Amino acid sequence: MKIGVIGAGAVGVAVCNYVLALGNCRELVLLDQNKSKAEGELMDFGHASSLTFGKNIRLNAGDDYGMLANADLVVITAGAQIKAGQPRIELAEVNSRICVDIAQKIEQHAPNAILIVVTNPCDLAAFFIINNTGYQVHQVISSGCVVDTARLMKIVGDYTGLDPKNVFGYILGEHGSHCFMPASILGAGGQPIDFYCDNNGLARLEPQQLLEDVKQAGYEIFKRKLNTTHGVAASVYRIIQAVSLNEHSVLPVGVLVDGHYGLNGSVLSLPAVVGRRGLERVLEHPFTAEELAQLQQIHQQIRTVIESVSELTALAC
Ligand SMILES: NC(=O)c1ccc[n+]([C@@H]2O[C@H](COP(=O)([O-])OP(=O)(O)OC[C@H]3O[C@@H](n4cnc5c(N)ncnc54)[C@H](O)[C@@H]3O)[C@@H](O)[C@H]2O)c1
Repeated sequence: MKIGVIGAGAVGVAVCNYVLALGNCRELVLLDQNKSKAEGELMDFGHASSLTFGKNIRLNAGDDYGMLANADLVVITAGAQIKAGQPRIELAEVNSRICVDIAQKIEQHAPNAILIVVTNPCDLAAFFIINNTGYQVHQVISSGCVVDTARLMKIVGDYTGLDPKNVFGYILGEHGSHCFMPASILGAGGQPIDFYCDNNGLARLEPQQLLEDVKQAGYEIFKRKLNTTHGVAASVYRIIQAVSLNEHSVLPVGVLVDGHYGLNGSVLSLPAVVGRRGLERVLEHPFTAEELAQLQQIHQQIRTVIESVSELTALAC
């Protein structure tokens, strides 16, 4: 597999680290508008190949999109970080433009690639890429709520004293503040969460508080280190693994809604099957009426932002 990463910042480099340490691609290309930063990062990574566990993956770095020729998968992490006090719509405008521009350049050299969009707001950026490039719906995935779901699993794992991997649940909707947790499918150790708590001397978890804790988790990290990197990079690697090994994994990635749950015209994180084609299909879950109403409300909120960004940028929606 040939993998590209756009953006040699904190997240892009952390993704490269996962790919190089755990992945089995034959070539990795790191691009950034800051060419020398991208080059320096890959020169640094290159020395790991001298060590016994290091893999001899072909490394290329720079600012030339031609290096992505025939890439199978490209992760987009390039863009601006949110500044203190900056309105969300402003970041959405700036990064949607950047991501569409980048995707159009990638398309010239790797039209068959699967794109994983990480740059925030990742769901919005993925939506505009789908609507402003020749990429097909199945090729464009936002990393969406995979990281938020990982945070949920860790919090519930700590509470129940179980391996977070034995927690089942999803954070869905939009990555960030407009997400929701379908409490009806939350479980631990294969048991419904309330049943598990009742039988293990634990107070039941309050779904609204749990969702708040998940949302807060990202802010708590940001407050301390001014970015978030490891959790999101691991989440992106999880998606890369599902694509590269054609795993048919169900992941809460951001995908274009096209009639799913009665919604159209936004990118939302929904349980979706991910494999070599990228998005294979979206699963329809038997959500409660309240959960469906939450999903519809989030979709409406995103549509409002999409229309504002489209007006500001002239990007098609
Ligand atoms: N989706 C998620 O869960 C999640 C989590 C963390 C961060 N992020 C987002 O990922 C993005 C990157 O975060 P970071 O911490 O790596 O930021 P960073 O500032 O460390 O790195 C961004 C990099 O993008 C490069 N860049 C900017 N515009 C570019 C362009 N037009 N072409 C090529 N390169 C360009 C910059 O030179 C820089 O190296 C941000 O938008 C951030 O909000 C998303």
